[in-house]
Amino acid sequence: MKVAVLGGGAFGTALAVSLAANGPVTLWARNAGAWRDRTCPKLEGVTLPGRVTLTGDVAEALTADTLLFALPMQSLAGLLDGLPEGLEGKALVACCKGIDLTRLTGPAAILAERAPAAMPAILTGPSFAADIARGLPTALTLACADEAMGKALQQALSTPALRLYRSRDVIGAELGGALKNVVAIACGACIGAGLGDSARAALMTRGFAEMTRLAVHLGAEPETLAGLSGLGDLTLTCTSDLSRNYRFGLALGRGEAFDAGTTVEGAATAQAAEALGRRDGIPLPICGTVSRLTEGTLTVPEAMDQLLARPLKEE
Ligand SMILES: NC(=O)c1ccc[n+]([C@@H]2O[C@H](COP(=O)([O-])OP(=O)(O)OC[C@H]3O[C@@H](n4cnc5c(N)ncnc54)[C@H](O)[C@@H]3O)[C@@H](O)[C@H]2O)c1
Ligand SMILES: O=P(O)(O)OC[C@H](O)CO
Repeated sequence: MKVAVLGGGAFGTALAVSLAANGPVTLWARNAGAWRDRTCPKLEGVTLPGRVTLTGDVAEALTADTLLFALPMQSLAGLLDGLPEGLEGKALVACCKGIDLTRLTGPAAILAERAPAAMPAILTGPSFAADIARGLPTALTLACADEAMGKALQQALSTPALRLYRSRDVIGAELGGALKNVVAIACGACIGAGLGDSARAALMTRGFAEMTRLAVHLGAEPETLAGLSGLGDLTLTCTSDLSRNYRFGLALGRGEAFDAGTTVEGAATAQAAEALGRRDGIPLPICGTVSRLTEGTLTVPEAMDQLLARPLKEE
């Protein structure tokens, strides 16, 4: 397989560095001209190995037969709209974690909309770009509805340090990765406001229940949510200062400003999840709370009061 990564931010760069262990990789960055010494501005301290070709010309990346899309969720549809015909015969792998605000779908449906004959796949799970780029051991989920395609991608994209588990549950894998970011913002806000580790554990657990409720309603297998793409990534993102979603929540909880140029997927995903819950009558109190927190219509103390005042129920 000839592999190209589209999206030259922290994650796309880390994937290209990691996959170079298997052979040549092309990395397309729209801002390739702004790179200095083959170092991504979003992933300092990591230099591209010789096997990675960095290009600002998307046509060069599109000569590959396997394309990994590693850019923010809300940018995916726009990027695809601007690409020329010819995606149909390729393996298309989405690496973004989120729900598109306009369509209220994850990345696989957007890839399918653009290339109906292609079989989209999802690469997701607990992984910080800095860890992957340093070659630290990481396990991820590769989800594809087509088993043969899933097996081929699992083989091609696993490396000695990056271990891929296969799944056919695309909806479950992408929703786990999307919704954990919302819960991570809630957990960051909780810790930032000094509400304690017990409250965080409650938010993680009830957040996981909420993730599973929505994902199963939309067709996911509950076991997928309990795997790397769901519980695994939830655990990492809700407990580490390396997570941007968690740090954004910390800033909210402390009443501090946060750099608007940092990618925080959970804010838009909270709004999208809340819209899905409203549309389908699924209660999602944590997503709704995070949606209002991030748009600034609710404070952290008000949010906790509202969550605690909900009617008592069975677990
Ligand atoms: N950073 C991580 O540790 C990590 C790990 C796993 C998954 N992810 C996921 O990967 C996705 C990308 O995150 P990231 O960390 O690379 O973000 P980032 O902020 O580091 O980089 C985003 C990149 O996307 C590019 N981009 C944005 N819109 C674009 C467009 N329309 N066309 C072309 N390029 C565009 C930007 O120029 C930038 O280089 C997110 O969905 C994130 O959840 C990130
Ligand atoms: O930095 P975050 O919060 O976008 O998290 C990065 C990855 O999704 C963790 O698996």
